[in-house]
Amino acid sequence: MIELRGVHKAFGANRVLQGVDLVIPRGQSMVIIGGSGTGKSVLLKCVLGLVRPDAGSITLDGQDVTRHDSGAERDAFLARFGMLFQGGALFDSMRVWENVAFRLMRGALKRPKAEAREIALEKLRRVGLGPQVADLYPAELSGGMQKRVGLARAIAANPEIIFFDEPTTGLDPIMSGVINDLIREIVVEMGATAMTITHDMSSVRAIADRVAMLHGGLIRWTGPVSEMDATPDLYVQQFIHGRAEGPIPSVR
Ligand SMILES: Nc1ncnc2c1ncn2[C@@H]1O[C@H](COP(=O)(O)OP(=O)(O)OP(=O)(O)O)[C@@H](O)[C@H]1O
Repeated sequence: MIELRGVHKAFGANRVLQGVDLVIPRGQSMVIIGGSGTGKSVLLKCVLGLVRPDAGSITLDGQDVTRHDSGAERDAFLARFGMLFQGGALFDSMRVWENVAFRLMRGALKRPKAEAREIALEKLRRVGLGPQVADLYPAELSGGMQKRVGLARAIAANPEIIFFDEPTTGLDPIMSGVINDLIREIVVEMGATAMTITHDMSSVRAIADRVAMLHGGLIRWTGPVSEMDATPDLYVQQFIHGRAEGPIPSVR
């Protein structure tokens, strides 16, 4: 379980998070929605321990994510996470299989090379890519295939918790649907806890068990995805219907 209590984070005068409370139960898929610049990425980085909150607490199974006394402890902590970055974030100079096996070839999760490659091939198969793709370079793949490779990399070390940062950015609606379905299937199959940030309402509907809307530095609304459409919250309604008119100011 991931638990955030009263999380505050400011950058100078810019008070981005102003007391975020949120619980992500183990094995659940939480999707965070909210307008551009509301602090979704900052929130994700706080959970990963990459940004230190000014106040409040973030715990993973009761353990404070910001407190690791040694590098080895930090390594062991990060080994529990998988992450699909916006745009795939693959290393251009590495072959596809090396990208997938990246974390299996160094640090706390290091395996012999042949075993790392075997796992990479298995994960590639899981995301619908055959062995002929393994020795190509990312630039030789389409955007949708690169996203699959990023997904294979995120699950390579069988993480307990997976983060998805804008998983469908740059994909056409059909490929977005394929990636959303694949993410949902894999999260369910692995029993992983998932945290996704997205603007894409089709991702929300495909991936989420629960949804939380971040606005004004706070969680405005959170609930099961099945209750999202019926909520009377005007901020949520404006966001899910993509209306220019409403309580969320839009620059025209
Ligand atoms: N390292 C930083 N230093 C200063 N300001 C930052 C830093 N990181 C984020 N910010 C600011 O925090 C605010 C929230 O940014 P964040 O990237 O979390 O928004 P977001 O909700 O993820 O937006 P988008 O949906 O457009 O990606 C922005 O005003 C941004 O300028």
